[in-house]
Amino acid sequence: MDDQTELAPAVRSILSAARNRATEGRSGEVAVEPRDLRAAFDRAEADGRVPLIAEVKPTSPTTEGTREDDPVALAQGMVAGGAAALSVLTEPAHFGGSTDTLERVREAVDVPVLRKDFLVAESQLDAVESDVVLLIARFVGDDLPDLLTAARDRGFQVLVEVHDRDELEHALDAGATIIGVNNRDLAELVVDLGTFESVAPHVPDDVTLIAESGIGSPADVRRMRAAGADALLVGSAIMDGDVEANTRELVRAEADDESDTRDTTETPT
Ligand SMILES: O=C(O)c1ccccc1NCC(=O)[C@H](O)[C@H](O)COP(=O)(O)O
Repeated sequence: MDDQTELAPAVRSILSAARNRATEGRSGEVAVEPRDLRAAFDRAEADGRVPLIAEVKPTSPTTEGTREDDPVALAQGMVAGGAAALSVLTEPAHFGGSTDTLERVREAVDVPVLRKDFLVAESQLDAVESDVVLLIARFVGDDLPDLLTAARDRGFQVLVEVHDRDELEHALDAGATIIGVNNRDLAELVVDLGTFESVAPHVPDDVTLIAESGIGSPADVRRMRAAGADALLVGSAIMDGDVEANTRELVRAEADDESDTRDTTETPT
């Protein structure tokens, strides 16, 4: 585990809570038949949508208040708005998530669902089924190869999250094939889209690359895609208001941009 002193207090608290949940797994190992994440991205691309993972995030350390709406309704709105996949928080103490919410959401939609949590122990993998699980390179450290294998043995697809080149190399050495670059610095909790732009050039083409955090507008979507993102993970900007409309605006960022160009050229000055 990395030096805890560099982490924001909220993140240290999240990690401590995660360790206390390390035995949350069921009595036995789960066996998952996952919905294919890459295929979901390909379907989105084929019909002109930017591949986007929309996140059901009731609250967070950087969010004011808690969204009390039914998470299943929120999830269905995101899918109606064109989300290729969903991310569901299962961390209860700081994000208002739960494994029950993930089960209900996964039952209600037909797109892949990522379990967004701070997993630090193999036993946590058995708490709930999902199509994808998240492993944060900085938090799992040298355990990454074994946790990656343990997750894949259960049938999960694995999104390995990194924040810099060292963590990227660690993830690639461990055999990660789906990598997310989190624009949020877990030490200061500040967001910088330049993070993705600095790491993306060093990711092999055969790796599925996802830009995470801080994406708030169609321009941000286009910026991350121009920097090499195969897909994006967006929470706050979608959760803040009408989730269907917010999702649709972001997944159409490249279609509208083209139509904008057509509009300009078709309308003589
Ligand atoms: O979102 C937070 O405030 C947060 C604080 C501390 C650790 C992690 C945090 N977020 C987890 C995530 O990675 C985001 O929920 C996800 O990438 C979506 O980010 P955003 O679109 O900026 O809400």
